[in-house]
Amino acid sequence: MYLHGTSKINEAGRLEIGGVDTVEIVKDYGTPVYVYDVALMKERGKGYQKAFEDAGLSYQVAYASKAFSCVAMIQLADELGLSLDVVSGGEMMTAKQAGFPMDRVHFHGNNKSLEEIALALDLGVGCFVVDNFHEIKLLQSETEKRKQKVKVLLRTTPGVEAHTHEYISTGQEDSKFGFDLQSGQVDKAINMLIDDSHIQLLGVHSHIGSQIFETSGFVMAIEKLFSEFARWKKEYSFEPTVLNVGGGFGIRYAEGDEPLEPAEYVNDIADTVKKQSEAAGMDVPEVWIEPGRSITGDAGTTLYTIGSAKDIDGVRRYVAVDGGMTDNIRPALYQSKYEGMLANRANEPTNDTFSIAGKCCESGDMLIWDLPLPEVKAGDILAVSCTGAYGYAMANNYNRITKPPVVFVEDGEANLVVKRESFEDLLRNDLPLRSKERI
Ligand SMILES: Cc1ncc(COP(=O)(O)O)c(C=O)c1O
Ligand SMILES: N[C@@H](CCCC[NH3+])C(=O)O
Repeated sequence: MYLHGTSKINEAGRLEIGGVDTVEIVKDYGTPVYVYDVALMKERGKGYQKAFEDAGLSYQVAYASKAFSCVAMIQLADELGLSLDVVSGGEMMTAKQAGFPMDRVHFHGNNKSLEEIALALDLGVGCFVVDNFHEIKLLQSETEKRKQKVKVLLRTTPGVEAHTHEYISTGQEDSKFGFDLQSGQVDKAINMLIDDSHIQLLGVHSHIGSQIFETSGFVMAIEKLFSEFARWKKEYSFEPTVLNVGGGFGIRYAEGDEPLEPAEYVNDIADTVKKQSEAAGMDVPEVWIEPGRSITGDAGTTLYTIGSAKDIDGVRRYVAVDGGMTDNIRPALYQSKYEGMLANRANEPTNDTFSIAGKCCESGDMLIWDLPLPEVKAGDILAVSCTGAYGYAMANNYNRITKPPVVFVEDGEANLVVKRESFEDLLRNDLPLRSKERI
């Protein structure tokens, strides 16, 4: 297993993260448990910010909280001076609970409800990233009713195909997200918003997809958007002062994944924006980005306890862990590859391969196929790396399995930031048969 961030094998031959022995974490918090390397998350956040500073651009780096949201994570984002991307009432309320400054919150979503729009207006979110005509109508009537002003970006689909899994590709024309650039939907949206006295149209947004290893897609999206700017200025007197190029910066999950450094993504984006602005004879707009995965993804490791095993001679050796698709649905959903190691016997030679099964009643509940490991036995601790993004965030209660706790580690200290879900939590909303209770 590749050792990310502060992960290392200590003198006791065990996996250590943030200066904390993972076997000790398991003693204190049980398994499964998500462990986050705080130093690595800080390094990533600061890496993006520094690259923008060096490029001399006005910017916002918004942490895409869909990747992993809990109060402590949002507080860390605040401490780092990041902005925040939220996509639901729940993510917004998590930001509120964390005390995150609402003027740095950007509200996304392709089907924001009236209640969510009202909540965002009540809380005073900094910017709505408006996705569709239905939302425009809701936002216009709600701001008119309240006589409240809001800042808006238009989410566009610039017609760029990101080279990634089709389920996480979003910038192509045939997408459920945003206003399509080619067919004139963006023009129509600008026309509807530009003279609305409650709406300040800051600029445009595009997010081409996720887990992207090259900058060409970002460059192309920026060029496509800029090619419309002169016309928008002439026809609508609309000159974008903010250009949000979304998130999607990749991480290394497994061998063969070759992500760029934050600065490499930012440099190409910044260069393109500068060049295009100069060519268009306009002021360089403020550039916003929305990294999620690349802030939390490889900072997260899940620790499991190994339980049952099944050897099929000449076919495969299966071992099962005490979690699976309920805490990490990505292998089942996207055929995502992960790496792992025995956290309690990290130095032992890996001379066999085992396939790691989850405990759900589902054949597709496999975490890793053919993982090199030493001879394993029940009670060993398996660490699976890179589970920090879209792991806890997509965790579910299939088979009524409870969600694991989350522990942040840094400088030799472990802090519980999300408690393990209890059976009581799980049953909280259940009512008996023929309950007369109404919502
Ligand atoms: C609009 C938007 N912004 C940001 C992100 C974050 O993406 P990632 O976690 O790949 O950086 C996503 C998810 O793909 C998204 O849909
Ligand atoms: N959930 C996806 C990423 C979706 C990004 C949100 N637009 C993943 O796990 O890779």
